[in-house]
Amino acid sequence: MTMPNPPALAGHYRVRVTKDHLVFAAGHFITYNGDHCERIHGHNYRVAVEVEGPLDDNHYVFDFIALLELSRSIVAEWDHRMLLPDGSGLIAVHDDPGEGPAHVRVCYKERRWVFPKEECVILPIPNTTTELLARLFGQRLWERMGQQGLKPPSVLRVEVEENFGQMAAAEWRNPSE
Ligand SMILES: Nc1nc2c(c(=O)[nH]1)N=C([C@H](O)[C@H](O)COP(=O)(O)OP(=O)(O)OP(=O)(O)O)CN2
Repeated sequence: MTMPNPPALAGHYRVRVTKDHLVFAAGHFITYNGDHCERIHGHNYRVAVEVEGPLDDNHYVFDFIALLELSRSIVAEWDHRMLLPDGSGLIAVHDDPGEGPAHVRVCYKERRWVFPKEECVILPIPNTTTELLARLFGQRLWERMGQQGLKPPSVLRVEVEENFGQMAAAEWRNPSE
């Protein structure tokens, strides 16, 4: 009797990229448990990206090189930057009225920080948790795949490791499949 192919071999594959250059060193602080706010600190965040789907004409799920280049473009925007949330109800991020538009003033209750704007990225998320960084990274990756005319995968998964042994992942399934 001939056995049918096991489902994983029938047409669904997975590739994963995580390289030494998929790392961004960035400063941040988060709010938690309502009215707590961390002290400013930084991490060497490490990113891994996984894509699942059928094989294309090259017998790829997705070209490693294209996936690395797109991921690297996002890492480069966040590397050596202060990550600030735009959308927190607790942390306010504004142009600094004293220093002018080249600086941002960040306020949490009575605490104040002023940063050169060029050294910050103001992200459309309510808190710079690892989960939300992974989600935003994946959203940007998905958009950039579309901008480059690349076929959207069946599944995209982004993992962001904040520290050894501490990571968060966000995952999307292609709604048109
Ligand atoms: N699920 C999540 N939990 C926590 C997050 C998060 O993003 N998602 N973030 C934090 C803090 O940002 C904090 O940076 C993590 O704290 P800590 O582990 O202390 O980080 P360190 O880099 O200082 O690591 P050490 O082990 O203390 O050296 C908290 N929770």
